[in-house]
Amino acid sequence: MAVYKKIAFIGAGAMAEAMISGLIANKLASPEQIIAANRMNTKRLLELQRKYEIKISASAADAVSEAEILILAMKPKDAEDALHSIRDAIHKQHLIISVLAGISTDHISTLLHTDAPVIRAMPNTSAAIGYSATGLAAGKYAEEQHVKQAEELFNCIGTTTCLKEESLHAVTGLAGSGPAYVYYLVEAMQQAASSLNLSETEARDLIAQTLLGAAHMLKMSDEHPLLLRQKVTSPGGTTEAGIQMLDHFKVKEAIESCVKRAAQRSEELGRMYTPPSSEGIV
Ligand SMILES: NC(=O)C1=CN([C@@H]2O[C@H](COP(=O)(O)OP(=O)(O)OC[C@H]3O[C@@H](n4cnc5c(N)ncnc54)[C@H](O)[C@@H]3O)[C@@H](O)[C@H]2O)C=CC1
Ligand SMILES: O=C(O)[C@@H]1CCC=N1
Repeated sequence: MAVYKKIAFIGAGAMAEAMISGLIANKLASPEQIIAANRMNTKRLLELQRKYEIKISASAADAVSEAEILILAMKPKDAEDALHSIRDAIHKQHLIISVLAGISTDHISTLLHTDAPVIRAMPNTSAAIGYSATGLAAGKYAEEQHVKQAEELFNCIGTTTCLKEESLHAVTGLAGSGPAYVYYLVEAMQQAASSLNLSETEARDLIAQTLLGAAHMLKMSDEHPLLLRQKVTSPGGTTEAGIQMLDHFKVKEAIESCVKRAAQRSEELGRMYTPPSSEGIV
């Protein structure tokens, strides 16, 4: 991406920070090319300014006027107010990238009264360390060059998969929320380790390295996860005994329901914050 592009974050919360820190660390943007605005939380903006040396603005519309690329990063429930507040500052040359769960590109175009290109993205918080798994979909006004720009941006903070927009609900349930499921698993493993008299530090290192090893194995090997699992599982051994407990508590079914419910929630959020009159709701 051309180095002169300025990026405005409208909404300066957890996801915006993960992206800001990833973009700076991976040198896609320098701190002075990034400007952040939120609703009225000056303390939060000052904290981001101190930590990353980015620019901040008390006015979201002013931030938009300064930038070529906009990242919409407020909660879905705040989208309507936020987009109304920046509507007059938007022009056709802006590339608008939304990371909002559930909200369609058509709805964003409608709220902004614009035919500027809109890209919908679903990253995750691993963006902060360059490991996001991001799903990307182009809105109806976005052209190939806009998708390329967005891909370039998200490739700097992880991997990018381009999909049809309706698939973004599934991406949200799987990868957007995904890190939380893994941390949930880690919490449970840590509790077990503690009752088995391992210290928190010992357990954390062992768990992190175990997850890292399994994740690398999945990336590097073509083998099905079932086969990889079987290689760990000696007949009559420890793993088999452990997995029997997972089956007993129906953990596989629980995880499947978890991902499906999160994807369904993304669809619900889209419906909740999109008036029935909006065209082409995805
Ligand atoms: N946290 C995550 O892991 C991920 C979040 N997302 C999406 O990112 C968006 C933000 O999520 P978080 O960062 O977790 O939320 P958050 O609550 O941490 O941050 C939201 C930010 O939006 C600001 N905001 C609210 N109303 C505004 C307005 N009218 N104008 C300007 N700024 C306004 C708030 O002041 C706050 O800084 C959501 O739409 C979520 O679906 C997407 C992928 C992953
Ligand atoms: O929980 C949420 O709604 C957001 C979207 C994906 C991750 N966090």
